[in-house]
Amino acid sequence: MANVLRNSAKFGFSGVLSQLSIHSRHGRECVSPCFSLQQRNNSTSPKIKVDLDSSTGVAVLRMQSPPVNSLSLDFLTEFCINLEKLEMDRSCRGLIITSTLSKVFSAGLDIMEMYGKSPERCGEFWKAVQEMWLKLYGSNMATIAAINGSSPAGGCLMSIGCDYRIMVDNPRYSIGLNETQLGIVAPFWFKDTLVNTVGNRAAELSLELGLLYSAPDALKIGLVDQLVPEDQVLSTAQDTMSKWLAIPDHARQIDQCVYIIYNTSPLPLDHARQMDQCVISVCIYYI
Ligand SMILES: CCCC/C=C/CC(=O)SCCNC(=O)CCNC(=O)[C@H](O)C(C)(C)COP(=O)(O)OP(=O)(O)OC[C@H]1O[C@@H](n2cnc3c(N)ncnc32)[C@H](O)[C@@H]1OP(=O)(O)O
Repeated sequence: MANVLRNSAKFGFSGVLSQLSIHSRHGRECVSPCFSLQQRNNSTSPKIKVDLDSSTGVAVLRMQSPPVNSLSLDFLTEFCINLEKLEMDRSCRGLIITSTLSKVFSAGLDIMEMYGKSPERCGEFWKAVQEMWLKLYGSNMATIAAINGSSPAGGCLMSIGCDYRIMVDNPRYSIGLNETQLGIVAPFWFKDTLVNTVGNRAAELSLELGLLYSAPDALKIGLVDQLVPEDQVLSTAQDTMSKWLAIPDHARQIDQCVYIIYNTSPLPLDHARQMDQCVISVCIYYI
């Protein structure tokens, strides 16, 4: 534990994650995820737009992939590359994630990626899903989701991967991990992230019944932190971010790191990632 704390102070949580995942239990060096992500990005029109305000140190990442910002392999690759660039930019301390689409934040994993694809392609896709979560949940930046539309399944995972959630106060927008309703099961690290957000009992009910919560109900169980009118979601996120950035980065990062290390299963470890990947690849293959 002393080592973990020393490393967290030195590298932040994502530094600890990368230390853990670059060196497997057997001491073998793994290929840097950055390299494989850069190679994979084939898309022509950007699905992500990022604006970094260097005077405030806050970046706004807008998902702009119609019709529903579904998390395809191309989308996830672009998302991770942008996250990685911001993470390496020392002038960027805070990240707000939102959508340019009306009514939808993100529909979650792209269903077409899970249907009729080869095991290799499924494996590549799932690795990108893991990567998205590791990068977001382990980010050194303060992260806020400005949820301006529905956010089921993987969209919810992306939201709870952020430090704080502000949702538009519209009962027609829903959020939740609804996998069981689709006949599939949320992986253990989706569960951990939900437990860390809403607590054990609410997470258990939510996962087993695959509940999608309206914005007001999501606030009641603590799945989101705040509701605001549609036209105020971004300005509220900016105001909230300035409060987060008033805390010294190292103190916030170490606090987050200790909390997550004590409360999250070992996906950052290379062997756990591979195990999760095998299970999911087989599941997707047989869907
Ligand atoms: C193997 C284990 C894996 C475990 C983990 C799974 C995590 C996941 O994320 S699974 C994906 C779960 N996602 C959903 O259940 C969301 C389904 N979508 C919706 O609920 C709605 O589309 C919406 C609330 C997001 C938006 O509703 P809206 O009325 O505005 O739009 P629609 O008419 O429903 O959809 C428009 C268009 O988009 C296509 N689409 C919707 N969701 C997805 C998706 N996840 N992947 C790919 N495509 C999607 C939908 O089919 C429509 O397409 P067409 O216009 O061509 O019909």
